Amino acid sequence: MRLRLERAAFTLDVDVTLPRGITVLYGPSGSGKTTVLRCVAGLERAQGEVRVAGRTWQDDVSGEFLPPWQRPLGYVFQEASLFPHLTVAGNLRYAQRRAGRDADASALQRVIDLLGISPLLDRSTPELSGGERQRVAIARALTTQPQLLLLDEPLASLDPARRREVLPWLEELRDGLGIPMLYVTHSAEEMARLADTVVLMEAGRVLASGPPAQTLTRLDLPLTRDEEAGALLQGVIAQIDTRWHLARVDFDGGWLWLRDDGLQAGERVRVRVLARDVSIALEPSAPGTSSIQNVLACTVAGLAPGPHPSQALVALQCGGHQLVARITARAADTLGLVAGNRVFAQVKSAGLVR
Ligand SMILES: Nc1ncnc2c1ncn2[C@@H]1O[C@H](COP(=O)(O)OP(=O)(O)OP(=O)(O)O)[C@@H](O)[C@H]1O
Repeated sequence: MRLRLERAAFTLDVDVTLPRGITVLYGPSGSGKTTVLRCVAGLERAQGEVRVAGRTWQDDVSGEFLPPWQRPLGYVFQEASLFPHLTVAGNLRYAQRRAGRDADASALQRVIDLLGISPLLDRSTPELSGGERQRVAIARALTTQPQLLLLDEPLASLDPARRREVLPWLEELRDGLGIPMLYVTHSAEEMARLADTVVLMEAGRVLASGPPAQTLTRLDLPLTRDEEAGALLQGVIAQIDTRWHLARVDFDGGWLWLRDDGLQAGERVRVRVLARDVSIALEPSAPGTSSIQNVLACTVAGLAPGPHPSQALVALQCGGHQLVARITARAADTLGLVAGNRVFAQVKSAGLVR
């Protein structure tokens, strides 16, 4: 899609192709994320071109512009506005009828199963928890069998516990549903967990886009300056240490021991390693002399100033993966770090995101 929209103090100018899976629009407040969704939905008229699943929704050259109600999309907002006088099932049926869909029971059942809401069908909607409401809102958006799902901070109104409850369902959707999703969030954790592609926005423009594992570690982007900046590694659970409740994740570049919360050997996982949890040594410590469990042989790929003048960011290549370490600028100077150095990254802690 190509979109250009001029407002008094803001110009949106984006040109992106959305692959399957979840594309996360990420960027500071006011960078235009919601405006992109509104333009794609036809709620605002930008100049440009929008094509989804081989169909043209907007094309300035031919003058085509499908009105919002003719665009086969689902839209999920921060706050779910469900009808309070209808049950969950009533809300879903209403949405399906309103979209002019025949009562396709099997399609409806699939959505109900994907979001695990069968036990909620007879409940009245004011009784639902925040997390349950959002799952129902997502199911409602899917009942119309959309070609594209737009989600605007769907978890932002939930507390962390409810957010963690809904996230696995979004992962199920990503993996089980063939439709592209455009997902707006401010949360680095949601992005790391859900994104197949990250589109980083700033002041109405796309600063960068690509797979999160590569995009999150680019020192030339503001992402690595966030407090929560970190890398994503994709690996497989290779071993479980039942005595110490640890699981070993092997990835192209080494392995990491993580807390075991019921993982299975062979499971594919995403692991998030925050820059602030990585330190650098020129030599590995002698066995039995350090509490650090995870040490990875790396090559320094680049250095950049950190978010505070006392800090430096170091990009590290570890096999096929990239890591970032946030260390003091003084330490970087003392160690004489330059691109190409072979070093050891000590990972204090790594969190499983899936
Ligand atoms: N209806 C409107 N009329 C005029 N300007 C608007 C309108 N809605 C938003 N804006 C402006 O457009 C810009 C982009 O807003 P937008 O809501 O798309 O940003 P965002 O990245 O989604 O922000 P947030 O993360 O805070 O939701 C902002 O400068 C905003 O003030």
